[in-house]
Amino acid sequence: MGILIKNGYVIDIEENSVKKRDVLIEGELIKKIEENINFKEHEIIDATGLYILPGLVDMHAHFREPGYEYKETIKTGSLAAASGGYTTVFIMPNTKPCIDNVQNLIRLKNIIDRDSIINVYPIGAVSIGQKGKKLTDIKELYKNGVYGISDDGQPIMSEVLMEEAMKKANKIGIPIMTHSEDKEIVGNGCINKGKVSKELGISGISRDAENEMIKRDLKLAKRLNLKLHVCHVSTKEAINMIREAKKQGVHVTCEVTPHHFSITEDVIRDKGTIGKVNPPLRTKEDIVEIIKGLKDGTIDAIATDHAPHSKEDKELDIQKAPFGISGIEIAFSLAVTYLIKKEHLDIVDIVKLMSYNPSKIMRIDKGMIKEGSIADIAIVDLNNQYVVTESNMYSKGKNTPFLGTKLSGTVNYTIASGNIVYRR
Ligand SMILES: NC(=O)N[C@@H](CC(=O)O)C(=O)O
Ligand SMILES: [Zn+2]
Ligand SMILES: [Zn+2]
Repeated sequence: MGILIKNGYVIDIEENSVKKRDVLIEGELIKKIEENINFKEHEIIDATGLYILPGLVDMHAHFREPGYEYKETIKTGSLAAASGGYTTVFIMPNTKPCIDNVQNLIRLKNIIDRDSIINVYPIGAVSIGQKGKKLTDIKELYKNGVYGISDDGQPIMSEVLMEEAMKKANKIGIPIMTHSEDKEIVGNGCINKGKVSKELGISGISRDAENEMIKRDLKLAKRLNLKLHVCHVSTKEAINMIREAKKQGVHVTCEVTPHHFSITEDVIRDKGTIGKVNPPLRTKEDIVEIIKGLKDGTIDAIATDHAPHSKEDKELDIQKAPFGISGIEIAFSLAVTYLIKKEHLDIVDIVKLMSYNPSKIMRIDKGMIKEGSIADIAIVDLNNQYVVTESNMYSKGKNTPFLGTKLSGTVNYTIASGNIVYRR
């Protein structure tokens, strides 16, 4: 028995089209996409008024296993992802131990094989222990299944090491994804340095931390003529630099998180530590530039940077609490609420940013709904609304400043490799 999705709007990125179609799934494949398909013996999903999207692809998330299972596991992370419409997630290596050698990688892959209900693909560390001193064996990691390398969570302070890593990653042909924040400039800062940090007397992080690091890495990418992917850009200056670099032909791609395009440092006043994240929540002017960057293609992707933490961790004093916002299950709704409903972007743009482009950057054959391809699909309603509550979250990490916020856009079904892995 297969699945027949009736009367939904199918998005085709390459044709830039939205068409009313039926989609037939048999086994793990999309068998047929036609105007009218009838098959009584299949499970029928009525998608009238709904959009049928290629499953979302998150190029940047933290699932915490091994080592921090109290924050998230592969099982809970993949469930949360599925409920957010994601069928593919790339997970960062900052676990305990971190994914800096083949043995740790294989152990992780075994957990993924056992527990994940969607595609979860590992990213390997750039340096041993993510300490920024000595490179990992990038080639061996690649041969054993990493899709990219990153020391995310940690900047690569040594320019010499960064150059070496970029050369290696590019030679192999996998992305190097940077957490661009100069540690020295960050110092003991907790939130954006500006009016809110001043008002609340909380140590600030100067925007130069991000800007200076991105400047350095863009220079490197330009001089070496190599590819670079910048994680979670958040400042208007960084976006301007990346826009300029792209104009000059530098091979740079970048992502933005949903929290950085929807809220500002101002939420810290009411919500405190829950809004503590790297890079920090910024200002209205930064959001204006982020939206401009999303529209003009300077920003290639929306990535969640899903960073679940426990209540105990986040209830610590703001100086001691860890950085990070949990968000993989509401990312799509944030895009609908803050980008589509505010008429900055349309659903085709969102699919490009949340599925098609990340697939291209991570070099996987996904992000498109076409006959003969693996049935990774999200069926969504752009008009349905709901309030974010802890009890409707699958992630162990309830650390989101959006608790209590009413959002538009629901994921009604998620289908991964032909299996319904989530239904609302
Ligand atoms: N974004 C965060 O604030 N935290 C991330 C690390 C990271 O993405 O830098 C985490 O692992 O918790
Ligand atoms: Zn990071
Ligand atoms: Zn991250």
